[in-house]
Amino acid sequence: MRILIKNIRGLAGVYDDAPSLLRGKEMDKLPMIENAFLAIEDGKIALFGSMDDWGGITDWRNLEVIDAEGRYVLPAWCDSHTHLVFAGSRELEFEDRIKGLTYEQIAKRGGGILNSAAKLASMSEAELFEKALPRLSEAIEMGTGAMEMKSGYGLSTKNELKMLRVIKDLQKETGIAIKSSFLGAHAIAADYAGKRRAYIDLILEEMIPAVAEEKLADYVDAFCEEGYFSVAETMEIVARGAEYGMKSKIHVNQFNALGAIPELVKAGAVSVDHLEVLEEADIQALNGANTIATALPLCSLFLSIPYTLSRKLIDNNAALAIATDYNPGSAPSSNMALAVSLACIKMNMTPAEAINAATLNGAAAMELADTHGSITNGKVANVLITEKCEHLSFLPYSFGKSAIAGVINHGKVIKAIEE
Ligand SMILES: N=CN[C@@H](CCC(=O)O)C(=O)O
Ligand SMILES: [Zn+2]
Repeated sequence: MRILIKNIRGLAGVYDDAPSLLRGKEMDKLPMIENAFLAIEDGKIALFGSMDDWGGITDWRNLEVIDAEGRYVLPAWCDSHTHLVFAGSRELEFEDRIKGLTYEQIAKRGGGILNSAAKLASMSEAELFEKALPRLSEAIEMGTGAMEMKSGYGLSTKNELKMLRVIKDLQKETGIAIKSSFLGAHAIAADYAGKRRAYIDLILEEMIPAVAEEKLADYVDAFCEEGYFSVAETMEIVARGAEYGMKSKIHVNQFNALGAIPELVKAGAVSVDHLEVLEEADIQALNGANTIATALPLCSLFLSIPYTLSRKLIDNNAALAIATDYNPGSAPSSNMALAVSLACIKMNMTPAEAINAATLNGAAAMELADTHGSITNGKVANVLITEKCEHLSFLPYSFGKSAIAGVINHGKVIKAIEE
């Protein structure tokens, strides 16, 4: 299957040789070719350039031509932090929060992560897969081309492995790039209440070896937070993951700054995620680091907690990504376009910074920047086509109603524009 997109008003995120990530001031540069074309072949980006330099395709057989006059084309979203596999929604907790309870208070009553774990325990692997697949299809239709997914609602060896196997099956079923993270340290399992050290030992001695044995996860994760896992416990998990060949992506600084970020940067974490509460030492540790700071604006919106100080991080030379955090408790949405809008509206990021954070840096936060996140020959043909608009900033400006009119995933038209 071959596709030619012609007459593109602006082709954004173009690189002959894409950087592996963008940091600080680089994030405000979104290379663009005006009046451009893009050719796709066998699911890959084959050629792009200005319509003025158009050499012409000589073989028009099996070629679908899309006229993108007046529209922008950009790389598809790379959503580097989700909990897409879960058993059920938690809208009653949403009501509780409206009535005044906090996320922490709901968790203390057995709601939150433990509520999701109880629901998931009684669900078969097949049922869990059936529930997750439409969520993933919806995300792809909204423009996500690669995604990270976590376990963390299992909290027992059996149920953590069940979640990770579902993630593997979602990858096989859809063919999209999915990276998986083992998040056994999401909460202390209910049957280990009062025995936290025993639960941590279970993670270290049984879960991580079992996950590695089946090659079910790319990364280890932990919820480093008061009432969940301490900095020391988190670093034990990071070290054990490393012994088994898994790098780390860690939930940190959501409600409290415990001081883990400098240690995680030193330990070579791929990303540190959430960061709603930041101290000067955290910002300094991320200055020039390869560890990506991942902001989750949909979670800030949904829980009414602070937004990550992205402006400050970028101005201090950090590499920043944006992801959805799609999960039933704190961000029940896979809408990356909305996350990008919020990055501009609430986090003072420029449209170029927000788009880079959601594409190339999102790919980097999954170690997928060689194949995803930019318009580069040979990369996977995951692209978005906007509605007709005068400036690309119309995309984040048009919040709530996505201005994405067309979606191409692995060279297949998932959503067609109306020409
Ligand atoms: N903060 C920890 N984990 C999830 C929420 C999990 C849940 O509430 O189910 C998050 O990233 O926001
Ligand atoms: Zn999360």
